[in-house]
Amino acid sequence: MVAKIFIDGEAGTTGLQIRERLAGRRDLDVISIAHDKRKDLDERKRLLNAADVAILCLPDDAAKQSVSLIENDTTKVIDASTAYRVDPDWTYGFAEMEPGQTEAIAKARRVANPGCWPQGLIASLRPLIEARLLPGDYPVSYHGISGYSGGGRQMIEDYEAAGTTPSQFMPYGLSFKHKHLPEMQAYSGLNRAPLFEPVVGNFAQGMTNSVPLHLDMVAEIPTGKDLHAALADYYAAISDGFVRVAPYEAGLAKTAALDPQTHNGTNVMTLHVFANDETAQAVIVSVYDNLGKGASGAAVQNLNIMLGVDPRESLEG
Ligand SMILES: NC(=O)C1=CN([C@@H]2O[C@H](COP(=O)(O)OP(=O)(O)OC[C@H]3O[C@@H](n4cnc5c(N)ncnc54)[C@H](OP(=O)(O)O)[C@@H]3O)[C@@H](O)[C@H]2O)C=CC1
Ligand SMILES: CC(=O)N[C@@H](CCC(=O)OP(=O)(O)O)C(=O)O
Repeated sequence: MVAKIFIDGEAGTTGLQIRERLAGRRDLDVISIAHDKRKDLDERKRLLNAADVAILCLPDDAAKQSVSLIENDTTKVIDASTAYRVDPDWTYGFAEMEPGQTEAIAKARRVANPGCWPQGLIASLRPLIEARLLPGDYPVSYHGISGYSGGGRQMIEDYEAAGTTPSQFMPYGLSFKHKHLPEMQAYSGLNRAPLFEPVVGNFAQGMTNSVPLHLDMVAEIPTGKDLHAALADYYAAISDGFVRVAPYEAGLAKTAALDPQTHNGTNVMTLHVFANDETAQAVIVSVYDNLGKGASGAAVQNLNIMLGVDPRESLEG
């Protein structure tokens, strides 16, 4: 069977990258909306209801509107926005989050694609909290830099406008109310919100995020190797996943591997563990493409899982 796919918001940053990844797929019929009708309610409703899977790449309000326009119980939905990520009626679309999540996505009719920032935090912390190497009330801070495509079309235009020289390093979100905090807390195992300090840089795509840990705040102080083994074992047990754990090399600088653009164009996330057992300090670093595993790649991975085809179809990594 050829599955009909409708990408609502196909001309936007996330939508375009999904389209590119799906080009050439013979098992899919990507049904497209005429550009001048992309905000026409009747036409969107028609295509949403004609699709086997609708992928929403829209602002939150428009995504909610799309969901309300679906009148059948056959169209499955993958929503790339923030609208449903902590909604109990939706399945969180981070397949590597825990064993069994891929199966949950496969059965779901409504899948919320994760935010780009939360995936690095959840991937870094959930296995450590589950293994009781860190307590759920550990006071986490989360720092990271993202390419400007994370801000969508408007931010891309601002950064690429002729005559501008935007900063290489621009912190934001310093009211500590970032829209990703609820899903970070809901899925990482933390029972308090992390202190999140995002930065946007003057490059289009890719991100490098870090979770620093004062291990002497933990009752039974883990070593760097303990942290690394817990992460490596956790992700080794998840088949068909795209999260990798780099070999442990205490204290060595791995500058090239930490470049935020390392995995651009792929669906890979790599976790690195750095630690000094004498000072009881460690940092877990995650590197991935905000438009790959952070958005469009994850959406294609979820689509594959929902259609029951190889999760790696159309994805590099
Ligand atoms: N960029 C990223 O790295 C990530 C983005 N996301 C999320 O994905 C979603 C899309 O983001 P992104 O692709 O970056 O955003 P863009 O601004 O690049 O694209 C959004 C698209 O939606 C269209 N649109 C806006 N309102 C409506 C409407 N009422 N009806 C139909 N179409 C509409 C826009 O059209 P027009 O431009 O003509 O207004 C545009 O084509 C957002 O919820 C975002 O938060 C999630 C993870 C990462
Ligand atoms: C650099 C930048 O501005 N990034 C965006 C996150 C992009 C993303 O993940 O989008 P969602 O809204 O779908 O979660 C931000 O911090 O709001």
